[in-house]
Amino acid sequence: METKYSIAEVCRTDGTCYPLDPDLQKIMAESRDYDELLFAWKGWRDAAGKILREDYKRYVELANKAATLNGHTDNGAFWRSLYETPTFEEDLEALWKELEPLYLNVHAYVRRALYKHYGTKYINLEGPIPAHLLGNMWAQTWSGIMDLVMPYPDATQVDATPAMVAQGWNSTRMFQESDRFFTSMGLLPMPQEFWDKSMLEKPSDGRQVVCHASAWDFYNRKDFRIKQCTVVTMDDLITVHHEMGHVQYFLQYKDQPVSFRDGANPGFHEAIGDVLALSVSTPKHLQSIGLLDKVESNHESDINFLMSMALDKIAFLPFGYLMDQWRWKVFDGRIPSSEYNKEWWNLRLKYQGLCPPVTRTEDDFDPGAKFHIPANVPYVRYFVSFIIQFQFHKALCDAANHVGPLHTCDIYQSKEAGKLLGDVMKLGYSKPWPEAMAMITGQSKMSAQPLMQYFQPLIQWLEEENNKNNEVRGWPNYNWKPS
Ligand SMILES: C=C(C[SeH])C(=O)N1CCC[C@H]1C(=O)O
Ligand SMILES: [Zn+2]
Repeated sequence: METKYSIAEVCRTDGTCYPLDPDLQKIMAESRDYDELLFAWKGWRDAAGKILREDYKRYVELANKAATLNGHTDNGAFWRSLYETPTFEEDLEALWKELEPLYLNVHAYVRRALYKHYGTKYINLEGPIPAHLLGNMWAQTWSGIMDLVMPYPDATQVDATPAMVAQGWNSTRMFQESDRFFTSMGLLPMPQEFWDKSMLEKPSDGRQVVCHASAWDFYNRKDFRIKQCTVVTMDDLITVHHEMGHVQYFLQYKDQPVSFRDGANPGFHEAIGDVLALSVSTPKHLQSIGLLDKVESNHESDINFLMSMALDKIAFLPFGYLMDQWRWKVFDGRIPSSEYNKEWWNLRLKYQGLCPPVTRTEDDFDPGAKFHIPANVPYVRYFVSFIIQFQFHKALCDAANHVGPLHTCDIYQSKEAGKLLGDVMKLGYSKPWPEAMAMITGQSKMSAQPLMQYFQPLIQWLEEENNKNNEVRGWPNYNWKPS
């Protein structure tokens, strides 16, 4: 399934064919043409999702067979067992309910911005948003449409992509920049073997590869690699830090017994690189590495920055939560194969407030068009990561003696922050994750409070702005469809 997904292409009638990376991803991020976006969106689901339905059905049987032979009720129960938390599902639901009002305000504000661009034919101000208009193939992060959403176009810009391109950055430069940030905190440098053996760009020799970014531990204490089809954008600079966070974790726990060479829980592994990226993303840090020239510290610039962060971090939360809700129900039989697609879109409506731009049936298999489904990669780890990375950020900023709003903190060169993070990474999977959480934050639970603190200025601004526009929060007109 992973190979079929990774070699899929979408072709025009003139015979031109486009792979997901970089072509379709570029269209989804940059096009503002409703029908061109629909070509890429529907084309990808026809080419990569639809074809996987029967394979997936068989995979579910095999995965459940393995799980039950290992003493679990089904594969979803096995995946959840890695968190060793009896109240895991209740804890996740409580975190989502705490954050849902903020998501509804972001959703309403973005819907208004899309309404201004696409008009009443395609956007209903009390309905769900067509899923292909959010700047991303899966509408999982929305920073691709920041130009349509930016609250104060005359204030500080936040996108470093133009400067990266103008200054001739390439993939190696991006990874070197990330390595520099890690070592500035006293964390470990990438070994030479990493630079010699990683694949940092899509091969130009015609080899077909799995382009979805990944980090690899070869468990010999020497060989650690990243495989990424890097493009020169701010978005990919963030992904570079994400992947480098995985390798840093590998390096830190490499002397543990193999059984303990893993994250304290899967969410920890996904959070490390993102924590550093929260500092790298600040206008102050981007200016310090020459990627932003005009940086002002005023209310409008703060709101622009926080909006760009919310389009990734807040927009992601319902997607990060629903992906495995769908799979847990598939594994335990609550979703039969005859309802794979119907239940997928029910969850996409319930949590994200999205609707398909064209009619979907059980001939389609839209979950299969998202890498982690055919590639058998669990997903709730990212929802956990997007919560705990703000807990870690707050704790590391305190350790770095940061003064001022949390969203302006940059832990670059903080050896105190580096020691706090490095000591926890060295434990690997050898201690229960609440103990690791307590080592960093002083308390042992997941909490949405640091995320809310980080976004507080935007929370207030959005509430006032949406009230001013009499925005409906949510999508009561849930049966609406784009004409
Ligand atoms: C970058 C990776 C490899 Se671990 C990834 O799959 N991520 C990172 C954020 C969410 C998720 C995605 O792309 O869907
Ligand atoms: Zn990851």
